[in-house]
Amino acid sequence: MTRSAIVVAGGYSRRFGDREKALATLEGIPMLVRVARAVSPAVDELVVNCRADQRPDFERALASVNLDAGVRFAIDQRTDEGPVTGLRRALETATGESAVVVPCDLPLLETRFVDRLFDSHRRADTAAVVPRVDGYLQPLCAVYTVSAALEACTTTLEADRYRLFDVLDELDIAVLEEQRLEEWTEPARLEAIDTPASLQRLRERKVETAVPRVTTGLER
Ligand SMILES: Nc1nc2c(ncn2[C@@H]2O[C@H](COP(=O)(O)OP(=O)(O)OP(=O)(O)O)[C@@H](O)[C@H]2O)c(=O)[nH]1
Repeated sequence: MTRSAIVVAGGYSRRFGDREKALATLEGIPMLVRVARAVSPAVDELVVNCRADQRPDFERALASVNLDAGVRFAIDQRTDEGPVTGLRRALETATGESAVVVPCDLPLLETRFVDRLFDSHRRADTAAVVPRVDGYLQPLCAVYTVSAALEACTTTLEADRYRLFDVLDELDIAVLEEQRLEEWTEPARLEAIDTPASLQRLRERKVETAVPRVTTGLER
């Protein structure tokens, strides 16, 4: 099965104030770059979904590192229509049969976890494998069958529903329960960093934040 990675990054990061959270850095590396580096060894292509105005900075950040997969952009036709619209755009662009879908703000995501999700999806015979963390399904850290997910996004949007949970309702999913998840990764690594305060807490925390290979020097 060919594999894509989709990074959904077209939001306005309003909780981050006037900063673009995808480019906020942890140990000198923008969160978007950290996510791209985590997913790219596990896939054949990387699809970055964002707005047209974000693309130049995102392209520059991603070009500053060697990624294991080529990068393609799926640009939102209309902005601020929510993550399901962005996801649908990215799924239209993706050429893989399966895709891991992640946000731009998971800076501690690990390649081996992404690999395990893909393996689990291959074995599961369902349209998606979705982890549960702290009791909540994580549609933005899951592996999907691209064709099924695209159809589910379209059905959801046509019904004027805009939440990623609504997309999951349309799909036959296998849930990666917390006990198994803890064997695969530290659940804290799947915590979205959506405020400056949560980024600051992460900087101060004793969790292993290193990612392999070079740093980019893109400190902001
Ligand atoms: N393409 C697209 N992506 C979105 C949109 N809204 C959110 N996202 C993405 O979905 C993911 C999860 O959304 P949030 O964490 O709420 O991000 P956000 O909307 O930028 O942040 P807040 O404004 O602080 O809620 C992030 O990676 C966002 O970039 C949107 O309208 N279009």
